[in-house]
Amino acid sequence: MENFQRNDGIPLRTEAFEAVQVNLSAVERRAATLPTRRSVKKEYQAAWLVKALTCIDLTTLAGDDTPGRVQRLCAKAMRPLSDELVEGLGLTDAPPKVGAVCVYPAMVPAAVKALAGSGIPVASVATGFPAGLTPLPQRLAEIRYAVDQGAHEIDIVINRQLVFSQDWQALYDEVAAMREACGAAHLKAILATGDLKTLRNVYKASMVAMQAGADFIKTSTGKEDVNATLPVSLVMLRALRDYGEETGFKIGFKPAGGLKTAKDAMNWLFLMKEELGRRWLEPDLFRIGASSLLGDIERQLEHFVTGRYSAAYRHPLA
Ligand SMILES: O=C[C@H](O)COP(=O)(O)O
Repeated sequence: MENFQRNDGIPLRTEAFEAVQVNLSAVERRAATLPTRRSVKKEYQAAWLVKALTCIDLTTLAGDDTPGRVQRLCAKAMRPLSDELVEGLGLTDAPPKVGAVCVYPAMVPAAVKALAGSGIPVASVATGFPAGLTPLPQRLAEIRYAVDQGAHEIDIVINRQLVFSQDWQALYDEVAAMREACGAAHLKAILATGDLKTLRNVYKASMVAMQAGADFIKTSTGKEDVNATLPVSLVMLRALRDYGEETGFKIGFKPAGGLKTAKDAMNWLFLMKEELGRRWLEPDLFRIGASSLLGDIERQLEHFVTGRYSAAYRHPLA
């Protein structure tokens, strides 16, 4: 198979990252500073939370999903905040909506229909999510099915055993084949970092996925024992930055799994801003995959409105 290339002029080169060393305690120390070192002024917090909301991949990935549940989720995606809240935050001119809706392939038609005309993309997991252990032809067929049904983004899972065996070429070939099957749809590569055992593996798998054409790298399926963490995210962002410095391409990042609180959302926003800058606070380069984060963001915003802080007031991210 002809390898997909992002026109970055680099075929798979593992030698560039083979020597990489990741100092676990240094990464953990750095990540631990994020939740505490930033004090965001109170009037700015609403703006940060609205920003987080616009970057959510609002997700339902449950065995008992139905088209009805997906329809309700899509309605929430289009109007995540009540009219009172939108007014109280001074956002009536441009009420916020979430970044995307993420569902299983069989739910894509319901999501596409419900979101028609909203401009909100439909993301579908595929490739035998969450384990990724069905044979490759079936995994590719699942991608094609979701794309045919109208999915704009495909969240693939990588084959973890190729990481354990350090078979980077095989991992590259699989992700490149998935990239090709996506056609015009964006590909988000889920590394399932909780399964990958070491941060070096996380760095290398990130690099291989980007070289094979991933538009986003994503931490977790939400189904591993350990999902998105700040240390793992930091390592992925360093890989993303290294790849960008070498090729000039901007790759997106999606932490996912277990992110439930407004504080979680703030921590990841700070991480993005500090590591990559303002540009990575937009939904084309940053998403938070979450099934139950929106509720806490709503609660916190209600608190701000009651306390008369508005998101429009001196918006620090404008
Ligand atoms: O991709 C998104 C994740 O599956 C969501 O995980 P969560 O249900 O823990 O928020």
